[in-house]
Amino acid sequence: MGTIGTVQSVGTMGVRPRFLVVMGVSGTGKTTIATGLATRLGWHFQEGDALHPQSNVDKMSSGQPLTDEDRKPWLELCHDWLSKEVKAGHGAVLTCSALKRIYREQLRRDLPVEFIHIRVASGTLVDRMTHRKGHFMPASLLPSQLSTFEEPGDDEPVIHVCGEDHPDVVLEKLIQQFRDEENQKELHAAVG
Ligand SMILES: Nc1ncnc2c1ncn2[C@@H]1O[C@H](COP(=O)(O)OP(=O)(O)OP(=O)(O)O)[C@@H](O)[C@H]1O
Ligand SMILES: O=C(O)[C@H](O)[C@@H](O)[C@H](O)[C@H](O)CO
Repeated sequence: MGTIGTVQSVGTMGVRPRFLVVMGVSGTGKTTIATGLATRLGWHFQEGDALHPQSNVDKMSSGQPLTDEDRKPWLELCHDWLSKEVKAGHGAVLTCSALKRIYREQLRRDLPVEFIHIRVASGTLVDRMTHRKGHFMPASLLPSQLSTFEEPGDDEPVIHVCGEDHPDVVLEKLIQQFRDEENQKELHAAVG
């Protein structure tokens, strides 16, 4: 499992270690999907929200959106975590809104990081955010999350998933896609 020297072996459930950022605006289900992936694949997990400086959490809790400057040191901590995981060679999953292209570039700088983008209709998000309890993020910040969000381009390493589906369905599809990619690579290697 994990790495043998510098060669990555096929790990849990026939899936090679990958370094994933589960991204999307608030309430899309990042924590739900990322913890599900980490549990099923035996990969390391980090909640990106736990890396925010307290000043950022206080700001969001009081209903104010973060600025680029607020996010910069937080994204660097996220990058540091990913960098450590890549060195360790173990599969890893981080949750991070990663709303703008420049943020995603900061996160994957010099690293083989891929993004899982969860798409959810805004009406569903309002419903989820107004009904969940014990979270610092107010539903009133959803419009700024949506207006700040930049859809990942085709040139970015991203897999889009439908966050309206049941989490088990999303997880099954993702793991199947990872397996299919492994099989394709093996086939290409065998054919030469
Ligand atoms: N696929 C889903 N179907 C239905 N409900 C879901 C789904 N995914 C998550 N939820 C619910 O939506 C709410 C938000 O989910 P979650 O906390 O995983 O999102 P998040 O993107 O990590 O949010 P935030 O960024 O605000 O922390 C939770 O109450 C969760 O149980
Ligand atoms: O970049 C941001 O504005 C933040 O990361 C937010 O997205 C929240 O931390 C997260 O979604 C919790 O609700």
